[in-house]
Parts: sequence; C-alpha cells; structure tokens
Amino acid sequence: MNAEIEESIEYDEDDGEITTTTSGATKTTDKTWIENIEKKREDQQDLLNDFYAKKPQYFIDFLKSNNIPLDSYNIKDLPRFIRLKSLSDSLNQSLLAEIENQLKTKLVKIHWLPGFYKLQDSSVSISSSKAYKDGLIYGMDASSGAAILALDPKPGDNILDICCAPGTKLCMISDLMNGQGSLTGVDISRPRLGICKTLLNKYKIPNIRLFLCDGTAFNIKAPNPNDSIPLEILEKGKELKRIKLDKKCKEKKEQQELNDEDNENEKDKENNIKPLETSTTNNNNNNNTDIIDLKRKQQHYKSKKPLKKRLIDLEDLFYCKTFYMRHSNSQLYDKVIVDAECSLDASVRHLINYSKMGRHMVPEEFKKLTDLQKLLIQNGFNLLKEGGHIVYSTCSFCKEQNEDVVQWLLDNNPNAKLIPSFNNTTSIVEQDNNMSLSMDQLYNSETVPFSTGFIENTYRFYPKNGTSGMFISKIQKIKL
Ligand SMILES: C[S@@+](CC[C@H](N)C(=O)[O-])C[C@H]1O[C@@H](n2cnc3c(N)ncnc32)[C@H](O)[C@@H]1O
Repeated sequence: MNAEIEESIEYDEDDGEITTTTSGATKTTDKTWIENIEKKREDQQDLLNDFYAKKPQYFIDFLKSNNIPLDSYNIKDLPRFIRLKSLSDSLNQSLLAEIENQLKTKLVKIHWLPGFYKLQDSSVSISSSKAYKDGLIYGMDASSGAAILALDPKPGDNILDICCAPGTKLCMISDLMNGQGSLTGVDISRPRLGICKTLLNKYKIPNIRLFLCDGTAFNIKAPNPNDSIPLEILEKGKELKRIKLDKKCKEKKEQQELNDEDNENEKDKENNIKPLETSTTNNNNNNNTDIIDLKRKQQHYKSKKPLKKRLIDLEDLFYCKTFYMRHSNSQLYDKVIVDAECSLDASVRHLINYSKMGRHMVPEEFKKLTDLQKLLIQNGFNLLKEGGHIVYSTCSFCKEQNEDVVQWLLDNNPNAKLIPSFNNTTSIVEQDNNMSLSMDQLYNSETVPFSTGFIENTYRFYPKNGTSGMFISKIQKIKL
C-alpha cells in the first residue's frame, strides 16, 4: 500500500463515519481501495450478505479468540440513524413529517435515546435532504449516542474530548450543554480535524476549542468562563511559535517604550522636569513634584496604545509534560471522553471494507494500539477533576483494547472507580436466557440495549442489539 493511499480519507456525511486506511491494512491495491470507498450504500447490504454467507474462517477465529458470542454480528440490515439537533420531545410533529418527506422514509423513534430516529429504509440519502443542508439533522449511530448518554453532558460543564474527529460526538455533547460551558476537542490527525472544523461550523457549535495535538501528551487546562474561544485549530508547534513571536513583540515593545522614556526624559530635561524615578525615590515631599509626577504618569499611560485583545490566553497553550500537575482541581475538566483509536472490528461497515480489501480482522500491528489506548485513557484521567468522570469507548470488541485497558487504569490509579454508565443495571438483551427480542422491541424500549462486558460496569453494544458495535465504560475520579 503506497503512502498516498495511506493518507486517503473518506468522510461519510450520512452516518458521520470517517474511513481511513491505516498502516494495519495489508495487500490491497489502490484500485481495490478506491472501489471500496466508492461503493454505493445499497451495495453494502449485498456485501453484508456475502460476508455472512462466506463466514470467513478468520472471522470465526476472531470471535472465538475474543470470547465474543458467535451471533453478536447477526443482523439482517445495516441500521442507520439520524439525530435531530433540537430535542425530539418538544419537536413538532409536522416538522417530523416534513423531514420524513424529505428523506423519503419513515423515522422510527429510539425511545432509550432522546433525539434519535432509525431510518426505516436505510438506503436513502440523508445528505441530499433540505433538513440536513439546513443543519437540523445529522447522521450518527445510536451506539455513539449511547457513549454520550454515558458522558451525561450538562449545561455549564467544561468537557474534554480526546480523539474528537470527525466530531459528531462533539455536536451531540454541545447540544446537550445548551450553549453553556465549554468543549475542548483534541485529535492527532490534521485532515480529520479539518473535517471536524467544517462540521462544527455547519452546526454552529459554540464555545469550542480544537487542538491538533497528541492526546497522550495534551495538558492544557480547561478554559476560564471569561475566555473567548475561537473556532480555530490550534497546533502545539504553531502556538509555541506564536508564544515566541509574542515574546519577541513584547521585548520589542518594551525596548520601544524604554526609548520613548529616554526621549521623554530628554524632553523633560529640556523642560526642566525631573524624571519619574528620581522623584519617587527621593524623600522630597514637595507638592510640585507630586503634581509633576502625576502629570508624567498620565502622559505615560496616555501614550500607551491599547493592547490588541488577544483571542486566547497564550500562556494557557504553553506545552510542558507536567503541566497538568500545576493545574488546581478547578482548572481541570468536569467530564472527559476518550473515544480511542482502535481496530474498528465492531463496526460491520468497516468489517465489510476490511473483508473486501483482504485484510485480516486484527492484524499483528494492532497490538500496539493497546499501548496507545492506555496512554490516552491515563492522560484523560489526569486532566479530569476530582468527582468528575471519564468515558472510555472504542469500536472494537477485543478485550485487550477494552476491559484490559480499563482494568489497567484501575490498577494504576487508586482514585479510579468504574461506575455504571446507564440507569438500567441489567441487560435486557441478555435477560431470560437471550429471549429473542425483535429490533422493534429494542428500539421501543426505554432501556438501553447493551450486553454486559467482561468486567462489571462495562458495556458492549453488539450489532445484534440493533446498533453499530461499541464498547463503553465510565470511570469516576474519587477523592482518596
Ligand atoms: C474513533 S475515532 C474518533 C471519533 C470521534 N470521537 C467522533 O465521534 O467523531 C479515533 C480518533 O482518534 C484519533 N487519534 C489517534 N491517535 C491519537 C492520538 N495519539 N492523540 C489524539 N487523537 C488520536 C484519530 O485521528 C481518530 O480521529
């Protein structure tokens, strides 16, 4: 696979998914890849059928070696969902009917996830509808929505999203914060962050900062309530340059001021006025001198040009590995989400693409992902306030990338406590010895349709539960 293809990136506006090739992809030609990403949505269903009909041995091996129930991916069609930007409960029925009309399909309300609807006909286009163009709806999988349900954003929170691009989760978080509080997004990929910025502009997401930065080393504190937040992609290197520039400007300005001062002193000498320093250091209580001092001070301040208001406090952007140590609890984030880079094996769409590319389910190279995931979750936890919580999620069903990463965090941080992500404590999917609930029953239920993970309080959304695949966990930072 050549470098150009490794860089290639495809954003599916309809369901908010970005597909990229990664170094893990093997033995495929440029043509195969391009054909893959250009596949029409209807074709995906055929690919799905084909995939199940063939049941590749590596897929079965993957399920077995990861203790994943063999029926986990059993679905008849690839469900697609939209989220309405304004909350569904207050949504007027005629607008809903209008959106159905534009999408040319019925919308099935997801009762356990406010604002979400499943497209009855999953082959229709979302992005050609007026509602989409007007920014009233966006494509987002219900399992991604479940991760935000676990995060539980509230107005006024300072929230950090490490691994934020392309940013559909940011959109939902922001909606739930109702424009109050702040959002900070971090991602290491420039093209993905570019898409993220476009998306955030389109949906007019307020109070958000985006950082192009390695999430394992990000250490910038939460913004103050008075900070003005530009929707710019801030880059560690560039900001450092800006800081240096800023320092240079400051030095130049100070030098200029010193020169001005010298010139003024010269003028003062000419006018027989004592320089400021002399008058303040001597103990002469002469009233005249005081008045002259006052005049000098007034002149001095008048001559100062007002400083151009900076968009953001550059001091805040200074990069240093131990920066977070210097943050007080109030400067840390109320809630953090780490939607980590992973092998994507939980997503049927990705599996289909992998399969067509001749790529194995979890190549050896993906093992190094777990190291990255541990660093990401640890850094997210470091930046979390005491009493706050972090949501760790992936689109993988590999235990090493999920429960093992969470357990590693718990083992290394005595102040980390795994807590329930959702109100329902038992899985309706697994109740009654896997009683076969229909998809309609799952969507209609108020109960979140998870399967239990391999350790208590971890959650798996298998495709058979009616969503795309996802692992979700929620960890609180407790006071020791
Ligand atoms: C699963 S995607 C995130 C999806 C995103 N949360 C959303 O809802 O749109 C994982 C992201 O992690 C980013 N990533 C990978 N390594 C990273 C790192 N070291 N630091 C920050 N982001 C990283 C990738 O560029 C990718 O955008």
